[in-house]
Amino acid sequence: MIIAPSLLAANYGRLASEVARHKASGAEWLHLDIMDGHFVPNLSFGPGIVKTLRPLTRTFFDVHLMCSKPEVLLPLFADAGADQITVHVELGERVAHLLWKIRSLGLKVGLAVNPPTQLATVRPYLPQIDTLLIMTVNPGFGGQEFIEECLPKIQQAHTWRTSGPHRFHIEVDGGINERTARECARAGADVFVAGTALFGKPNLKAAVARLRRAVEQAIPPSESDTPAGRKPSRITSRQ
Ligand SMILES: O=C(CO)[C@H](O)[C@H](O)COP(=O)(O)O
Ligand SMILES: [Fe+2]
Repeated sequence: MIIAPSLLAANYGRLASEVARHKASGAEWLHLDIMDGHFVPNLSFGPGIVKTLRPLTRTFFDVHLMCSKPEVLLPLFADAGADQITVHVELGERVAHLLWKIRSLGLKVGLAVNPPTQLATVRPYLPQIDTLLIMTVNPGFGGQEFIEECLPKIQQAHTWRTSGPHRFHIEVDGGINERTARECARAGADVFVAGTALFGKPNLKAAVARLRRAVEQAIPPSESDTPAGRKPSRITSRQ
């Protein structure tokens, strides 16, 4: 199981100390939401901020690109210190090349799917990815309500993973709290992104521990680390 606090809910006025809070929290990944004001109706931050934060921690930087033109951004985020970059399947025919490009930059590869998009659209790309990010809110903003209708997608992805040859993390993002994380864990998710429920809390370490306990209670210990008894590369810090 991997817990990935989203910096989107951190205090932007003191990012260095927010990273220190993350470091002390026991969370495995730091989720970095990049919004371009076009793919989603909001702006967040860019590679300059990521590069500034990179020397402060060895944690795994999970960069979620909600951007219309990742082509121009991939080398910048690779240079800034991303460990994994996730692009959206909604970008259509450019996806295969983008995934190849991320891999060729030496990074882990993620593919995200929005709530209204059919899960079948990601299936051709499963051989190319390390992480399938199933959005459980419409992207663009933190603090939204979890969309329950996304749960069958997690179950379907879990079935693909257990019955097929491709090994990938199933990451959930949006409206994740102790209750919804439990539901996602039962459906087969193994990476849990949360902004409001983690950085949004004064005690991040305690919030991470609560979320972890909720997930552990939802699934048997043998499966809590590696879905369905398999061993994906457990990537939790810089290699
Ligand atoms: O990708 C995202 C939004 O597009 C964020 O990662 C996500 O919304 C996390 O925030 P919260 O836990 O508050 O929903
Ligand atoms: Fe995200």
